[in-house]
Amino acid sequence: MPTEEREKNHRHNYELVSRHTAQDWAENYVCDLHNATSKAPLPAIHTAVLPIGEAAAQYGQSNNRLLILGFNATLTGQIQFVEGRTDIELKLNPELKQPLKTLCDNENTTVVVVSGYGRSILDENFADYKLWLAAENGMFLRQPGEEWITMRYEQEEISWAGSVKKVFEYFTQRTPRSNFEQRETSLVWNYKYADVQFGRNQATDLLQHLGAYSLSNQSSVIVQGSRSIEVRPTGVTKGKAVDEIIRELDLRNTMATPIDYVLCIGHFLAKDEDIYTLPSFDVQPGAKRKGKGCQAEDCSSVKFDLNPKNYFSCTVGREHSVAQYNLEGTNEVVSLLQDLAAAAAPGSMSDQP
Ligand SMILES: O=P(O)(O)OC[C@H]1O[C@H](O[C@H]2O[C@H](CO)[C@@H](O)[C@H](O)[C@H]2O)[C@H](O)[C@@H](O)[C@@H]1O
Repeated sequence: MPTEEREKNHRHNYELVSRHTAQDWAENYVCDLHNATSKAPLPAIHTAVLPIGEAAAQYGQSNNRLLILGFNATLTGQIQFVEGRTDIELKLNPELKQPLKTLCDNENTTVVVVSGYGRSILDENFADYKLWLAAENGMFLRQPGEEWITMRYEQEEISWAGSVKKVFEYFTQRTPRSNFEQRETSLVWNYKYADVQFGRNQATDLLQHLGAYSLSNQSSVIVQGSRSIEVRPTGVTKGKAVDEIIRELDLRNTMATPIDYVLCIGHFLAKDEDIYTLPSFDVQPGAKRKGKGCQAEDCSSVKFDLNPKNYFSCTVGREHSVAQYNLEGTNEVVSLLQDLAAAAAPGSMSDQP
């Protein structure tokens, strides 16, 4: 470890030691002991590498495509951690700007970006693109060129935010290079840039503290990421957000032909992987279908005609997933969207009669 970094860590630890009492340390120690046996393993689900050429070829041969994209670690570039900052500036990968523009401008393609991040970050990055946005995992939706609408958010739904914030602040102070983000309806403590083992131990401890605040009031849920802990209102997932968008598309009756191609890709948290298995995407080989899984009568017109070979669900940068496929990282996402854009561009094979 470089001397400068070692000194910085020592300074941080010294401040921490001086700030807390012997009582605090004793409680933490007991907490660590208590947690030593409480780690649950993730279910291992094997995913194959996404065949980018095939995904692009099928895209090129389809008439009405739906592209569902995550934002962080899918469409973003490299992030620099800045010590002391609680907000991490997420920026659309510059290499994706052109292909994304081509895809959004294609009249036979609907592009949706679904993110856990807030409206302002999405506005900053996607103001120039004709696409649907879902912020805070679907709490807020925006269709191309319109204002945001709020799906169900009421202030009292996040009455727990104050106590959660105190816990997150406390753990941010005692975990070097961790940070927390306060979104409109959720809070996230992130230890991606901290020492891995120390971060994990702190996370276990943090969960105990959250438990002490009795978040079991049913209006909030704790969501664990590989290097983060979020608290958000119950019932909010990316799958539900996409369902809502599909319903909106249908209500607006803007689709001349059924959706016959779906690509759903992102670095989604396990909690949000319901996005890959929506009833709308559940196709049986060779079966023509309309709105399968939708119980309400007015859903009978949901416009899908999706052959399984035209459905691509893909996780980015993860080992475990319920998606069919994986891509290693954002560089591979760039290649994928470039290939789709090439298939969408005027004069491409798909354009020929
Ligand atoms: O919602 P997105 O914009 O598509 O971003 C996906 C999630 O990104 C962040 O989580 C990721 O980083 C965490 C910390 O490094 C890690 O623990 C988690 O497993 C990753 O998925 C963000 O914290 C989430 O809110 C986003 O949903």
